[in-house]
Formats: sequence, C-alpha cells, structure tokens
Amino acid sequence: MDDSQLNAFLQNPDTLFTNPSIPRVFDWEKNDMALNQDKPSSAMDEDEEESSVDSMLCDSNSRLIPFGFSKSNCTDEIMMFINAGGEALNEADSRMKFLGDSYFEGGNVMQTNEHIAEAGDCPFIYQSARFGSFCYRFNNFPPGDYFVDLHFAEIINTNGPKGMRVFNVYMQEEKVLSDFDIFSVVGANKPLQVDDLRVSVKEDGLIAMRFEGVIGSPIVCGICVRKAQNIPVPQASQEYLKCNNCAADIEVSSAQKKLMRTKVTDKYEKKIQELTTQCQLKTHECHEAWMSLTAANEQLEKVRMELDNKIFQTRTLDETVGKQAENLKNITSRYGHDKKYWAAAVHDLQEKIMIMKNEHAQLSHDAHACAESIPELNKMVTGIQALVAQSEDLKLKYSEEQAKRKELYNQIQETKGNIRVFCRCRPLSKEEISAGCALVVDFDAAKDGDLGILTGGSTKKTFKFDQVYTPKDNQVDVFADASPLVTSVLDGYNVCIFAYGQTGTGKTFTMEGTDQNRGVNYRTLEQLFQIAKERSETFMYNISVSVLEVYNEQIRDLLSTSPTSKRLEIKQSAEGFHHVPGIIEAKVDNIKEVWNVLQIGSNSRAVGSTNVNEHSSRSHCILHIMVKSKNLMTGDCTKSKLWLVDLAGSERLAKTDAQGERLKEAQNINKSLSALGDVIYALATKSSHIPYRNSKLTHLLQDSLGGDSKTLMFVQISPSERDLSETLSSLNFATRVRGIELGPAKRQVDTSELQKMKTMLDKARQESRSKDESLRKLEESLQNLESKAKGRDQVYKTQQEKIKELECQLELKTSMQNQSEKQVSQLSDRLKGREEICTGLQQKVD
Ligand SMILES: Nc1ncnc2c1ncn2[C@@H]1O[C@H](COP(=O)(O)OP(=O)(O)OP(=O)(O)O)[C@@H](O)[C@H]1O
Repeated sequence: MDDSQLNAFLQNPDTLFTNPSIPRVFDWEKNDMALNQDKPSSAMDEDEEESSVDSMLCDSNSRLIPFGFSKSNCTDEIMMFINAGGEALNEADSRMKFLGDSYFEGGNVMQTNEHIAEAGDCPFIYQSARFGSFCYRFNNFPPGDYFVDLHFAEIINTNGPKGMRVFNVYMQEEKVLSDFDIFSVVGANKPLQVDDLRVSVKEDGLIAMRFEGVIGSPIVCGICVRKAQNIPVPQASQEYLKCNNCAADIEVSSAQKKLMRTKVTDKYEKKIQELTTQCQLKTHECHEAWMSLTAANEQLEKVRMELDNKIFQTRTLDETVGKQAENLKNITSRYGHDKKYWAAAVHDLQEKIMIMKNEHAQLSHDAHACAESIPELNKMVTGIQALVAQSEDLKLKYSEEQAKRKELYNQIQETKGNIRVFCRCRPLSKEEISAGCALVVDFDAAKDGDLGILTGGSTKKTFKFDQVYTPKDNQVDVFADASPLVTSVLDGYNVCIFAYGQTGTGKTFTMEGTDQNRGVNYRTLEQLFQIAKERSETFMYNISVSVLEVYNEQIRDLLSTSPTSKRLEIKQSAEGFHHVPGIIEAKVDNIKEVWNVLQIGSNSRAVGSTNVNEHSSRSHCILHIMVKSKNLMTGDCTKSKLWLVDLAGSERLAKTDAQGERLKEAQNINKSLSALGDVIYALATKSSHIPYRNSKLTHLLQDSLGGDSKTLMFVQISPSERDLSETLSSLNFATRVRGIELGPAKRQVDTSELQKMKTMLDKARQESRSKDESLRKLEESLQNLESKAKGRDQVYKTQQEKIKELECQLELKTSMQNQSEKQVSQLSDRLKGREEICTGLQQKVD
C-alpha cells in the first residue's frame, strides 16, 4: 500500500466495506448470505433451510452471527486493520485504536502482481496475503463485542478448481467459517469480503484468530476489527405457538423454548456433523478425483501433444506419400512410355537382327560362292595376265607397225608428190541447161586422172591430174582421196588444201559444202577428231580453230565479235612460225563445236558484205586449224597446221570487164593468185628465195607451202562451153602447179627407170595395202583382246571388291548383331530393374 492509497483509506475507511463490487459473505444490509449462492463447503440442504432462521440466530458466543444484526448496530470505531502480513497500519495508529501487541504464528507472507478484478481503489490489499495454516493474537482490547471483517482473494492458484483450497476460520477458538473455499465463491483474482464476524473480548483483552487448512492452505489478505455497539440482550418473555388443530395460541415459556431449541439444535448439529463428515469425505474424494483429473489432464495434454506430433508427422508423411505417389505416377508414366519405347526398340532390333541374320546367311552363302569361285578367278587372272602380256606385246608390235606404216605412208606421199592436184567439174546449172550450153569436158579417162577438154570441132586437149571428179562424184568420193592428209596433220605435218577456180565452179561447194552435203572442211575436221579419238590411248591432241578472210589484201578475223576489229598483221614468232597476233583461236573438242565455229565464221562473213555471193567470190576464205599433239608413250610433241582455203574466183580481168572497186578487187585477187603460183614455182625450182610476202595469202600460208608440208589443190571447172576459156586457163594453171611439183628433173627420168619406179610404187602400194590389212586385223584383234582383258579385269576387280565389301558387311553385321544382342540383354536387365522399382513403389503407395 503506497501513501496515497493509505491516506484515501484513512480518510474513508468504509471504502473497504462499502465497495459494492466486492462480494461479501455476510452482508447484513442485504440480510443474506453470499455463501449460499455457491454453496461452499458449508452449503445447506433443503431440510436445513427450513430451520435456518433459527439455526442462524446465535448468541454472541456462537460461531454464527445472529440474523438481522446489521452493520448499523456496530460502532464505526475501527480498532485495528492489518494487512495480510500481520502488520498494523502504522500510519493509521492515531486514528485506529490499536490496542496493543499482536503476533501471529505460522504461514508465509506472499505477494503477487496479478490483477485483482473488481477490487476498486484498493487492489493492493488483495495483492499481499498470508498463506498457510496460521493464527493471530491481538492483545489489550477492552472487553466487549467486536466485529471482525476478513478480506480474501484467491491469488495463488488462479485456475481453480473448486475445493482445491478449503479451510476453517476460528475466532476465540470458535469456528466461524467452515470449509471455506474462496474460488468457489468468487473465482480467481477477485476480492471476497467476509464481514461482521462477531467476537466477544473477555477480561484478558485477547482476540485470537486461527486459519486452519482442510484441503490446501488457508489464505487471507486483510483483517479489520471494529468495535460493536452495545447489543441489547433480548428479555425473556412469553412466546406463543399456534396449535395445529384449533389454531389457538399456546403459551411457550422461554425455558421450554430453549429446551426445544436445544433439542433441535442438537439434532441439527449432529446432522451437520454427519453432513460435515460426509462433506469432508466427498471433498476428499473430489480432491482425489481432481488430482486424478489433473493427472489425467496432464496425461491428456501429453497425449494431445503426442497426437499433435503424430498429426504433424502424419501430415508430413501424407505429403511425403503424396509426393512419392506423384513421383511414382510420373515414374509409372515414364516407365510406361519407356516400356513402349523400349518394346518398340526391342522389336525393331529383333527385326533388324532377323534381317541381319538373313543377310548374314546370304552373305555367308555369297562368301562361300566367292570362295569357291576364287580358283576360277585365279585361272581368269592368270588368263588375263597372259592376255595383258599378249596385249603389251601386240601394242609394241602395233607401235612398230604404226611407225612403219607412217614411214611407208610418207614414202608414198613423197612418191606421189607433196603437192597434189585434184580436178573437179561441177554439173551444168539449170540456167546453163535451159540455155542449151554444150558440155566441153570429157571424163572418159577420168579414173586414170585424165581429163579431156573439147576446144572446138574434133580437137581435144587432155590434162593429167592426180584425181579427176566428174559431176557425178559426190562429196564423200572427193574427201576419200583427201582424207590421208588429215592423218598427216595428226602425224605432225603442215597441210594446205585449197580450192582454185573460176567463180561459180564449186569451190565453196567443195570446201564448205551444204548442210546436206558437207564439204572438205567439215569432213576433214570430223576425221581429225575421229582419228584423235582412236589414238587417244597413245596420243593427246589439242585442237583449235581460226576463221579468216583475206579481202583486198587485208586480213579479217571472222570469229571476232568486235565490229571494228583492228588491222591484223602477219608476224614471225621466235620459233620461226608465222602467225597473226590477236586472231581468235577457238578451242574445239568435238565436231559439234567445230560446226558452231564454222557457222559463226560464215555468218560473220555474211555480215561484212552487202552481196554475200559476190563478196565470197572476191575474198579468200581461210579455215586455220592448229593441232598440238603429244605421244603419251614417247612424250614427243608436235605442232602442225592445217589450212583449208576457199580462194576467190580466178576469172580473167578481160572477161569481167571490171572497173573501179571491182577492178581493184580483181587485181588483188590476181595478185594473190599469181603470188601463189610464184611461190609454188619457186618451191619447185628450189629457188633460194621464195616470194611468200608478195601477197597476204602466200605470206599467211608460208609455213604450209613447201618444206615438209603437204599441199592439195582442187581445181574447180565448169563443164559449160561458155566458160571454156576460163576452164582452160584454170586447168593450165593447175597443170603448171602439178608439173612444177613433180619437178622437171623427174619428168626427165627415162622410161625403164620410170617403169622401175612404177613397179616399185605398185609393190609398195601392194605391201602398204597388205600391211594396212594386217595392221587393221592386228588392231582389231588387239582391240578385242584389250576389250576382253578390260572386261575380265573389270569382272575380277568387281568380284574382288564385292568379296571385300561382303567381308566388310559380314564383319559389320556380326559386330552389329553382337552389339544388338548386348543391348537387348542390357535393356532386359534395365526393364527388370524398373519393374522391381515400380513394384516396390507400388507396394509403398499401397
Ligand atoms: N559438184 C557439184 N555438184 C552439184 N552442184 C555444184 C557442184 N559444184 C558447184 N555446184 C553448184 O554450183 C553453184 C556455184 O558453186 P560455188 O558457189 O561453190 O562456186 P564458187 O566457185 O565457190 O563461186 P565463188 O567463186 O563465186 O565463190 C552452187 O549453186 C553449187 O551448189
């Protein structure tokens, strides 16, 4: 209690007693007993209630305070108020008539900070208490009657239950409160005031109070002792009782009444005693029950805790099981998927194994067959080797024969002469036929190279040439005699073939021909590629083509796409070859490409002139073919040229009566043709000076006219009598050329010598033919052998490769089979493992 609280209390001590919030056990103003509400240990039964009025009317010495004794009967003089500690309220000494010494025995003082509900302004009183079985003794009270107020609060065991703390209170060794249970009245932490316990103080001036536990320990927070007013002693008087039968008042003396009361009291006291005993027993039982209940509660709490733990564990387990179930589900689904996949894979593998087994069997069979055929193959190999050796021998012989053939051929050519002249006469044109032109050409001895010209009347002039072609002879016949020169070109000789003659006599027809009747140019090149192809095993050829035109002593490149091509000049290279720098050399690999090139040249020639036929008659058209060859066996290289020239028309100026540009053209043509004649003459006479440079034509053909070069001239003539003079002119020129070629010295050889030479020539021809024939046969047999050898080689190689391939496949398939079997066994193991895992998991889930 702090100072302010103490002062408040001292100024108005009744606050302790008038606080309406504090329950009171004995409230005289209400004239009721608070204890009856909850029926504490001293609770009364219904029988007792009937007599309670009497039983509670006690005298001053009785334990019970007389009924109807109100607080107003008491003096307000407070004799003493102590707190639970048993100390007097020192500050109030001057106000309270504290009458002397006091002491207590037993118990402990305890304090709490618990909140005391409804304690009004003085919770402090109830926050300190004496606890345990104890007693107070207060001395030096003046004799008389006093009221004692006791203050209680259940502040120790706040959770009850009822009957846990039950105690008796004695005043002057009289029990004033029996089996008092605070908790049962107000519960925990609530104040309880027991007012107006009446105490008589004798001469010894002593008030003794004793608190004695029945169950648990007594507890008290404060004690107030007040001086009571003098209580009037009731006078003994007559009392009346109502007769039950007649309703008459029966006088009852005080003694009688007292006797009655004593009897009743005794009876009820005995009953009370019994009930008290029973109550004590019941209380004891209750206490035991409570204790067992507490123990059971503790047990229950433990069980609850365990249950909580179990629930928690169960939840955790549930979650784990859920997760495991999910996992299991996933695993099961994966397993199902895997199972399907692996089943399909196993099925595939089994199928593959089956196929491989079949293939293996087939391969084994093939291998056996191959192994069996090996001796035969060996025989074949031996045969092939023999054939190859034979072939090599034949090749050698063939090379030798070829060399001999070449030698003989050249000998024949040389015998024939390096410049040869063929005469070809065109048929009469429609115009000539319609004009009724007569034929002036006699072909009776044409086969022998003799040509007769009817010069008028019965006179006939005969010309001799290497070949004479009648109008009936076609392009094939013409080329058949010219073709050996193609071989010479491929053998490395320079060759020049040109057509000479009057305009319109068939020069272009012979050289170029038409689409249906290809001429010498096309056929020469065709044969060139054919022979090159035939010789491809021993020779490698590189062929290129240029197309030129010489017009008015100017060279024009007909393959050039440039419209204003620069002036082309003839130069001599360091090796001594003559060439035209800047001229296009189109590389050709086949006849188709050649034809394209010829077409380009022909078109280009057409573009450059207003009148094609006229222009072609006035210009020299030259096809230049360069052939580079390499002998693959010897490594020898050659570089040869083939000139195919369609010369301009050779008609005489007098006849054409040309003037101006025409005259200039004709002069240039004559000049170049004369220059050609001069060169040939110089070559024939072995002149020290060959006038090649007199014209562009001879300058251009320098390398192919003379020396080792071979020249073929086609002299083209008209059969018409209208062209007789020009025909004679052309034939004379050709004869000169041919005559010059053979040389006058040869001509002068005598007949026997000539005959001898002829015989030798025939013999050589015969030999050449027979050798050609044998050579052809040899070539054929060689080709057959080679093709056979190649075929067998190929078969052998194929067989060997097949054997190797089969062996490889066999190995591969065997290893694949082993691997597959391993995989299958591994998969089976894995499958088993998974199934076991799944079974375990399934079991877990179950
Ligand atoms: N042997 C022949 N058989 C059939 N027709 C021929 C023969 N020779 C020439 N001709 C025809 O005669 C005509 C003139 O021939 P071509 O143009 O070849 O003469 P050319 O001498 O080249 O003339 P130019 O000097 O004017 O060029 C052509 O229509 C041609 O078809």
